[in-house]
Amino acid sequence: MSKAGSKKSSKAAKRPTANGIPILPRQGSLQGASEFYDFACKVMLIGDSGVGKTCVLVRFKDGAFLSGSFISTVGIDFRNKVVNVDGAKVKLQIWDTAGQERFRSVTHAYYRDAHALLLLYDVTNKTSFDNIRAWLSEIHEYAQQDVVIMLLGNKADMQAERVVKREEGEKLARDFGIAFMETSAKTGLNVELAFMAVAKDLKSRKTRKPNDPKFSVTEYVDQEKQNQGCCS
Ligand SMILES: Nc1nc2c(ncn2[C@@H]2O[C@H](COP(=O)(O)OP(=O)(O)OP(=O)(O)O)[C@@H](O)[C@H]2O)c(=O)[nH]1
Ligand SMILES: [Mg+2]
Repeated sequence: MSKAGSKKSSKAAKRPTANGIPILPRQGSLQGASEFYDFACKVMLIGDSGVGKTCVLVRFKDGAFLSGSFISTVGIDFRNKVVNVDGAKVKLQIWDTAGQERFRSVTHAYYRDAHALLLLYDVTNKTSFDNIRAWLSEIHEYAQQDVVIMLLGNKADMQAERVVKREEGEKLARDFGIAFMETSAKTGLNVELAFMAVAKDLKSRKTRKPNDPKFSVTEYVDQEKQNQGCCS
């Protein structure tokens, strides 16, 4: 895991840019010979600016929370993390996109290769929730048909400022047939679960025999939330 981090920093200096926006190869480093894994998949974090995409990624990758002043992502970047799924090593290449409108044309180009999309809104920001339908339209336009989509209502720790009820997120996800959970990059609530569900789905796709039952991310997430005894 630390290997992936050091690799990233050495690459950063050479990155090409277009109008100041970092441009990364869409194939990334999934074929990196020095990293050992059984399966690899690309996960993209998308959603309005400020919903917490970078913080969710940092929480998952480093187990830390980026508090303090908000530094908006410019363009797109990725971090790698290898997770263990039932004895198999699954490499998640996680793409953190800029939520700001002006970077949309850059990020659209990356949807096509994504196995999974984590679509975030902020439970304290109604506009970010109202924009989810528009994000889903973009997904249908640019992503693969069988892409795994997970809706995440982030900043669930901010109960006093909450303006979007958990039930509203659940209903929207149900209407679109996608998995849902509330998360907090601050406390770590459900962050690991979101990425593990994606990794499990990928492993299942790669190893499933024709007569095996299909893995359902939605069912898996619902079951795991029940096991935790809480979800927000
Ligand atoms: N309380 C709380 N604050 C959060 C959480 N996640 C993110 N934040 C804060 O929200 C702000 C925005 O977080 P970012 O992760 O940078 O947002 P982003 O979605 O990456 O924004 P862009 O890069 O502009 O698209 C920061 O000030 C974070 O500290 C969370 O789960 N709880
Ligand atoms: Mg960001």
